[in-house]
Amino acid sequence: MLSMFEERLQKETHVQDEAQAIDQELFTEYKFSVDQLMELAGLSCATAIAKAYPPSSFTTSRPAVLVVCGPGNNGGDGLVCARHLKMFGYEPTVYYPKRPSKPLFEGLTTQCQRMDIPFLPEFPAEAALIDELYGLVVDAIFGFSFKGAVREPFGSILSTLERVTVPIASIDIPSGWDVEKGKADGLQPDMLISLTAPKKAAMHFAGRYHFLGGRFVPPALQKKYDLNLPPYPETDCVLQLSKA
Ligand SMILES: NC(=O)C1=CN([C@@H]2O[C@H](COP(=O)(O)OP(=O)(O)OC[C@H]3O[C@@H](n4cnc5c(N)ncnc54)[C@H](O)[C@@H]3O)[C@@H](O)[C@H]2O)[C@H](O)CC1
Ligand SMILES: [K+]
Repeated sequence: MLSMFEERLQKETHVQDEAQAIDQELFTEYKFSVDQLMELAGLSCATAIAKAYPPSSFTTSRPAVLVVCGPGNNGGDGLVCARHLKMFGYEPTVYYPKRPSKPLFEGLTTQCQRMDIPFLPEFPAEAALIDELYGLVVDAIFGFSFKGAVREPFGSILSTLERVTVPIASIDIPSGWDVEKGKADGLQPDMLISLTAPKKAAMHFAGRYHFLGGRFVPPALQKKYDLNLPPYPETDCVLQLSKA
């Protein structure tokens, strides 16, 4: 079921095209740091996941979640999300094959490790193994800076993920999708957590749960870009846009 906001998005696509510009303005004009926004983005993702997939809904014996992190800030959101999931009582495991040597990502990795979140040395080759071990996969591989054909090792990872049957929750955009056109034969996640505002490709999302997160855009910036975001409920950091 589409919310009024999603129906409007299908008609007005300018909102999504400006995601990158808004992001830049948050850093350059509003003087936010990446760390700050990433923490809020990752917390939004863990919160949305906890709302849609409470531990009691898992069919696995434990609420085990595989968090697959890519080489950019989307991957950083995934690390923050994994840490908050652990705080919420889940059992996350991270796969993080390409780690940038920057203090931000090294810090986020250490935080997870010090919270006893295991990091897999290799990606499970069989989709069936993922289905057996985990009740949910978090896709934090690529966000709005993804371009062109997928390079390895992410091509093989995505083709395995396309075959898993447990739900996949994608952060900001389903990985491997063209940011504007989507990818009809690509990953089809059960959940999408759009950060700041849904990207153009979100109109091709056919899963059960679409959440908006990243409640950090100051009113003046929302106004400048004519975002017209629906109001978040009370003090919540996420807003559910479509219901199953
Ligand atoms: N304002 C917000 O809402 C915030 C969003 N955040 C998250 O940041 C991502 C965008 O992050 P960015 O670092 O710009 O890029 P990505 O993570 O999407 O990926 C870049 C990364 O991927 C590599 N890459 C690109 N194309 C390919 C390809 N075809 N094959 C292989 N690898 C590729 C590229 O080289 C880079 O290494 C946004 O979506 C949000 O999730 C922030 O947390 C801040 C707040
Ligand atoms: K993603």
